[in-house]
Amino acid sequence: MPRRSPLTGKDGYDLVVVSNRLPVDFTVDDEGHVDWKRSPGGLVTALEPVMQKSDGAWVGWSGAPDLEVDPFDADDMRLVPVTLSATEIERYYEGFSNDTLWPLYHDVIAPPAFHRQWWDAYRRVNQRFADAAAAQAEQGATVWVHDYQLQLVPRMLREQRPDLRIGFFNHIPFPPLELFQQLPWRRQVIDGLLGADLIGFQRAGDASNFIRAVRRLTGYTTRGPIVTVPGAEDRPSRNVRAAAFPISIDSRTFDELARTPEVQARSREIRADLGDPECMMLGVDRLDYTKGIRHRIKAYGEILQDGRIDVEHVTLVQVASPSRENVGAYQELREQVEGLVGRINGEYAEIGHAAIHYLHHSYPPEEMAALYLAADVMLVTSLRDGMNLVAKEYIAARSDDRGVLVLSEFTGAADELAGGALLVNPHDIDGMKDIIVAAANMDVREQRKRMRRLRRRVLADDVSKWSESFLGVLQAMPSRDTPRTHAPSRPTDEAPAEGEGA
Ligand SMILES: O=P(O)(O)OC[C@H]1O[C@H](O[C@H]2O[C@H](CO)[C@@H](O)[C@H](O)[C@H]2O)[C@H](O)[C@@H](O)[C@@H]1O
Ligand SMILES: O=c1ccn([C@@H]2O[C@H](COP(=O)(O)OP(=O)(O)O)[C@@H](O)[C@H]2O)c(=O)[nH]1
Repeated sequence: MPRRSPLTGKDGYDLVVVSNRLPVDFTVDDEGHVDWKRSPGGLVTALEPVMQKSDGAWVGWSGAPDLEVDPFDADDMRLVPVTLSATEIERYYEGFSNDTLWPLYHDVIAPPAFHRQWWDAYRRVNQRFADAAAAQAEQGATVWVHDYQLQLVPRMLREQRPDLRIGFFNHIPFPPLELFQQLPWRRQVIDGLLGADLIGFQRAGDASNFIRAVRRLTGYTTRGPIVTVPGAEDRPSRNVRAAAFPISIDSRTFDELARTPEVQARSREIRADLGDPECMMLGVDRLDYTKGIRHRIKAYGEILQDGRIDVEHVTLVQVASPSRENVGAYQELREQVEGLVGRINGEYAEIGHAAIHYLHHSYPPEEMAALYLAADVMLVTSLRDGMNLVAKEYIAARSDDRGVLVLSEFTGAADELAGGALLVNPHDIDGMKDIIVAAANMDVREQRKRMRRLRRRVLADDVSKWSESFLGVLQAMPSRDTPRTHAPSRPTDEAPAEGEGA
């Protein structure tokens, strides 16, 4: 049972967020004592103000196997841990989420694996998240479900709690029908998502892919971004909206962090430790095959080979933070990337001048900000990426209006940042080489012009605007199952300002 809310005195919460991970990290000491500390993710920053205003609960996995923790309060939020066994982590998280859906939704860059046992675990775990959310939500509450790990939750929730207003946001791309239809459980996934009232995507193209999949796989009527889902038995039909709500970062906070004397000093120290190169290039990614790290390093190695840059003047720092290390495709990628870095350094490095500084570590935001500030050129070369927050953080850190962003066309961020970034197709190695060299040689006036344009965009569209815009549209949608508790502020079919219809 949820505890009585101190804010509203009700037995449940007005806003319930459901995501694979809770916004805290747990530690267990030798005596089995469990402690936690807040993990500074983008989602918690985005949702904290609305959670506090509306008295919210957050349902998610603790991140460790078999860890049973009772719900607890943190930063005026109720945190509700969902327990996963070691086998469920293997099948639901590493298996179905990260080895089936992740590659399928990222243009099958790696081959997706389809296993019925993984699907069974995915369904079971989704049901557990749905049950936990249903138990926390007040009558008529809003529930906001996040990401590909939990696509069945909206329908499972609606079956138990037709009174709820349900939103879903997909942080990764939604694939074209021709790829999505490989999934043996494609119809169940579509039906799961259609349990929501509002389904948000990063790009208009993702929303269109979803609408097309709905039309072809269900035969339901669609009108622009609206899907009409027929009611079961004596229930009326429902309208579901699919639209783009591009996520952002807490731009002001990042800008302020990068202006602090500590971060500024650390950035100078990084450059000095690198031997004060004329040009420092930077890549920061989870070590993931979607990020185009191999393509980037191959292009960089060829530029060195062609003699268009040399290690005495230019260096590349590549942060590749550890990710999903139990999944085979990630283990293979690590070997490939580290082999490539070793070969390039072996060939081109000189004493005191590495070609590539490769760092297989995870860094806190302060160090990230210092790295961004130190870098003359930021390389984001994803083969496919839902958004890519690193690109936005680089811009937010550059209050000096300096630096060049090289950005893949295949990121969600490219839709918004094309005006100031140098766009690349990472599959076109020759094209990418030319653009990297152009970035390294860009004059300061051109850098300023482009960075100012980028900063205007990133500072205006921050993450609280994103969450307010999504929740604003969701809460304005009429609920057909129970009488409304709030007057709608916008008619259902009117397009939201930020959300582009499919
Ligand atoms: O939880 P993990 O398996 O360690 O993975 C980390 C997160 O990666 C994904 O991020 C996506 O969301 C970002 C913000 O919307 C977006 O910028 C990026 O392009 C996406 O890849 C994933 O969606 C999260 O669920 C994971 O927690
Ligand atoms: O060592 C690291 C590497 C990355 N990040 C953060 O991880 C996020 C990566 O988000 P992005 O959207 O770029 O990609 P994702 O990893 O979510 O696919 C950004 O906020 C980075 O600042 C971090 O804090 N430390």
